[in-house]
Amino acid sequence: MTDKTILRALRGETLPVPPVWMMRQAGRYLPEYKATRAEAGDFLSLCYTPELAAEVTFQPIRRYGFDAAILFADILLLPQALGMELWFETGEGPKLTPIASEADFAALRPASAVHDTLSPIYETVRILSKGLPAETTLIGFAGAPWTVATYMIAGRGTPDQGPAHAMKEANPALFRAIIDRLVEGTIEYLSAQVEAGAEVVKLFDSWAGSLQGEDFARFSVAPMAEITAALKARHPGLPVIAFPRGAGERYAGLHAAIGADCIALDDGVAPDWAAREVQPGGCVQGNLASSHMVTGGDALVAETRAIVEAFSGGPHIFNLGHGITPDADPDNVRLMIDTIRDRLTS
Ligand SMILES: Cc1c2[nH]c(c1CCC(=O)O)Cc1[nH]c(c(CCC(=O)O)c1C)Cc1[nH]c(c(CCC(=O)O)c1C)Cc1[nH]c(c(C)c1CCC(=O)O)C2
Repeated sequence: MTDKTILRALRGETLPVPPVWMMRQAGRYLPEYKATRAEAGDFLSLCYTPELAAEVTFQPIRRYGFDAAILFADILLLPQALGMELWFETGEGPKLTPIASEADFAALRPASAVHDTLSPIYETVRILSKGLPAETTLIGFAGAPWTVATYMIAGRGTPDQGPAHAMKEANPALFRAIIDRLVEGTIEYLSAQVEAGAEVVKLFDSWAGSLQGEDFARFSVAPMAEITAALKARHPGLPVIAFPRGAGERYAGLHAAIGADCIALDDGVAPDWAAREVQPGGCVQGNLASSHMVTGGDALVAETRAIVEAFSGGPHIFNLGHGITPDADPDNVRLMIDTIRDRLTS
């Protein structure tokens, strides 16, 4: 049995000090990230160059001693591996050639072919698995099918996921086919990450909150449950974290509905509410607003303490409610960690 704190929390242990890591902990708020990204040339080259992707993954571990490292990659590499064009335009975010018709869908590769494109990512995982400190847990990840589908259908990020909602209503069979291909591809992709050394996997459903009524269960919960069950069948004991961002009161009961060991909370839910309604189901992760990493000060300390306190009666992994932003101050990250680990001198 391992003593890594993240794995203990994921097994349901209540720890005296919650382990901590941050979404986007390797990112543009760090000068060393910007230097390595410049060396790589562009974001996708960074993702596909194992030595450099591993280097940026190590950077926040060296600087802060986080309890977990998350593989450096992106949720949109999977649609690229399924055959879609993917590029990043500075200041505009990701772009893909959209899937609008059955013919576009028919041009996609089968799920079993994704490894051809994604093998450098598995190499990054192997480098990390060998090089991380013994106490640091390695987390692999993928996007959840709904969120990835919203980018495949729109060809870009959208504020309301309008194009995906429109296809879901107008052409449910095509929409379902896209979701199903993503379920299969994600099982392949995450399974290979685990074989390469990932100890935990996380599913990011960043746009789950825009699914209304039955659609939330059908297109956020059910695909994540299917992926989780398949991964656990292939890799018994594998811990899974699910992040249906924006689920609100629907966070209650999700451990059982998804079969996940941990539910990641965004900062739209109150910690006291989540401790009562979500944490009885298993480990929770979260949920400090990432704006505190920009503003810092007493409010950061007070809110960090309140979250640690609220979740202290059960298994908890401290994290932000969403990714850290490029305008964050690296000193505020240190202040957050010191507050959690209670190493504040003043
Ligand atoms: C929706 C989504 C994407 N990617 C991801 C999501 C889901 C989580 C979320 O909601 O944030 C997930 C993601 N993206 C990245 C990771 C690496 C692991 C981590 O540090 O958490 C993870 C887990 C690196 C990245 N992915 C991206 C960056 C910024 C790239 C850069 O260096 O310019 C990073 C560090 C690019 C990316 N990738 C994506 C967008 C919309 C963008 C542009 C955003 C921006 O420009 O800030 C798609």
